[in-house]
Amino acid sequence: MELVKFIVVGLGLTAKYTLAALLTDPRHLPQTQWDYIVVGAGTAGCVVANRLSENPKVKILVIEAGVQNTGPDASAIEVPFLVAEASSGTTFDWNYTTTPQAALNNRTTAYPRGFVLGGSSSTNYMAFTRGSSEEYNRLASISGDSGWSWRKIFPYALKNEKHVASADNHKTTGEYNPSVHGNGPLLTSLPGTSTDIDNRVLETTKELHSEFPFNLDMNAGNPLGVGWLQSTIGNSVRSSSATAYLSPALANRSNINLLTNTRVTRLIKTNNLSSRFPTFLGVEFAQTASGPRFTATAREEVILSAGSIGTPQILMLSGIGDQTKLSKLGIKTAVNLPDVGMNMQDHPFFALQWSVNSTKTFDSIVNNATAFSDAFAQYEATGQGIFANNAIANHIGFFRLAESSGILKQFGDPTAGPHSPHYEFAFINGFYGTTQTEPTTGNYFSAAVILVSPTSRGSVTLASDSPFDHPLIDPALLATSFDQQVVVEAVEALQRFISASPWKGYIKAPYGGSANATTRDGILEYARNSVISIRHPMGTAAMSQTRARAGVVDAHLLVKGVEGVRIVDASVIPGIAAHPQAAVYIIAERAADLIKAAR
Ligand SMILES: Cc1cc2nc3c(=O)[nH]c(=O)nc-3n(C[C@H](O)[C@H](O)[C@H](O)COP(=O)(O)OP(=O)(O)OC[C@H]3O[C@@H](n4cnc5c(N)ncnc54)[C@H](O)[C@@H]3O)c2cc1C
Repeated sequence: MELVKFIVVGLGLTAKYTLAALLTDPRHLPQTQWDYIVVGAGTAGCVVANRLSENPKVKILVIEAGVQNTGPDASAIEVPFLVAEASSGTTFDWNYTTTPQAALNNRTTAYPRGFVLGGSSSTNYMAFTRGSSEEYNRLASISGDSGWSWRKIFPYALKNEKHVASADNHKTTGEYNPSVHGNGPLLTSLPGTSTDIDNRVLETTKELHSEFPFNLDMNAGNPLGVGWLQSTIGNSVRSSSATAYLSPALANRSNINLLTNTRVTRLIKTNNLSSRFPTFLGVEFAQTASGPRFTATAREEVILSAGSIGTPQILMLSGIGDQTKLSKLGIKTAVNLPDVGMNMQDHPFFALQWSVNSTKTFDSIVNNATAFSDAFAQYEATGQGIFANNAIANHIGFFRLAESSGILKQFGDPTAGPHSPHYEFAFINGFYGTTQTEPTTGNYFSAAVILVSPTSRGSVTLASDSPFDHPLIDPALLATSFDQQVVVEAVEALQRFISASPWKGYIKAPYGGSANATTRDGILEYARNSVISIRHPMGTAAMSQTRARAGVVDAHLLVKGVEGVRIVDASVIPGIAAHPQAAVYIIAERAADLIKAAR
């Protein structure tokens, strides 16, 4: 949307805290030995750092490669409507690119990850979806630990999140279920402004009830159906792991030291004669590729929370990974763990657009500098209006293929169960395109299609032995025939949705390439040309049963065959048919208790 171009004034909304110890230069660290070292102050890392620092006796060092979440540019990561602006091409992003994707006509695509306190929770699209209860029960079965089951994990969901009033303070009865929300630090809310399409979406759930039912609250364990989007927004600004967990800990506790702008380059083996496995309680870090290396050690544990790309990269640079691949790069293998970086699950995503008979879409604001500044001024003055709203959608929906579907007969069902979706829609009150050039005139309706139960699996591998080189990221988007067939089914379902009477007279015509998405071949070709990742990599250090040869961590998230290292981030999730941040928070909350119990 390129919205930041219009913004000339800083917002003054940036998070403020008095820091326990916030350092940007490793030479100023007061000590080299800590109880815990947390690598990555991202979504999970901030949760772990906060919870461990509840014990004033432990000393924690958090090392973050990226920048602070404050400063003159921070409006890009705070203002809800600018949600799509915070990632690719900014200083808050790692600015990764994928390898050429064979099923996408060999296109490469941007692959955003947060390079900032809060990690990707500071730059993501803020959709808050826990996924189905079946997903967690499957995780319990995969790991052999009932502690991950929905029943046991749900208290951690409540501990993580608190539902607060929407920016417009509207009455939210019938839009969510208060009984499944808790009193945690992360703030979530329903849309902060109504849009012209809200009623059309809701009326469609009535007219086509059996295929597209209304779901009061997707976060209650069954996400199927269309519901009001819950976003990580509170008090008209983004709520992230940095604002919810890190800032309060830094403001109130002196036992956390945070070092930013510094990259962990590898884990270091430390002597431990009593362990049968190599022990890695040392961490090496640096600020530039050729700059000095610094080290620190942990008495208790190193917690890797560098995310689905950073975590496997650090493991491989430390000699923990597939021996054959490591030796090709001249890296000595300390632990042969072939699944490091493998089994990556990501969710392909694209959108279709239609021109509409309305001027009340956000196109009228983003394509008009005066309207844009007026709306922004309203937001600055009151915290209200379109800028207080998540631009992504007011409604999303999760759906399954029909049980009689030939695709399920041919390939089997990869979902966690009958309440777990194959695909998702997001209904957008304006033009949204993944690869399409944005029109500068006209008004549009867009619908995003997201494949949430793909069978394709990608990988993260090292490009070189330098920690400052980006790894090779291959999300394998649409790589399997199953995935390709499901996106075709999904677009056909979407076309049924917009054929309902609430859209008659509103939708005028398909825009651009969407007009070709009418036959099965046309839909697939459109997808090949427009699919990108919705930025949900998972599974690159996946959880499995302790004795299983496959996988990277055991049920307590300890790296297999290694002593002293635990992984807490999205990389341990084998896959989930949801926007994953809620699961990352929930897993991190339980992980903190596992770490405390192990002390
Ligand atoms: C653009 C975008 C949109 C998204 N939209 C949504 C959404 O709407 N809803 C949703 O649920 N999910 C969404 N996601 C996904 C979700 O945000 C992530 O799954 C989740 O935040 C991952 O958490 P994490 O802790 O695993 O990693 P991160 O939050 O990415 O944290 C990893 C941290 O480690 C740091 N790091 C990495 N390597 C090193 C190193 N070597 N040394 C030191 N630090 C390091 C990183 O800089 C980062 O701060 C989106 C993600 C992106 C990027």
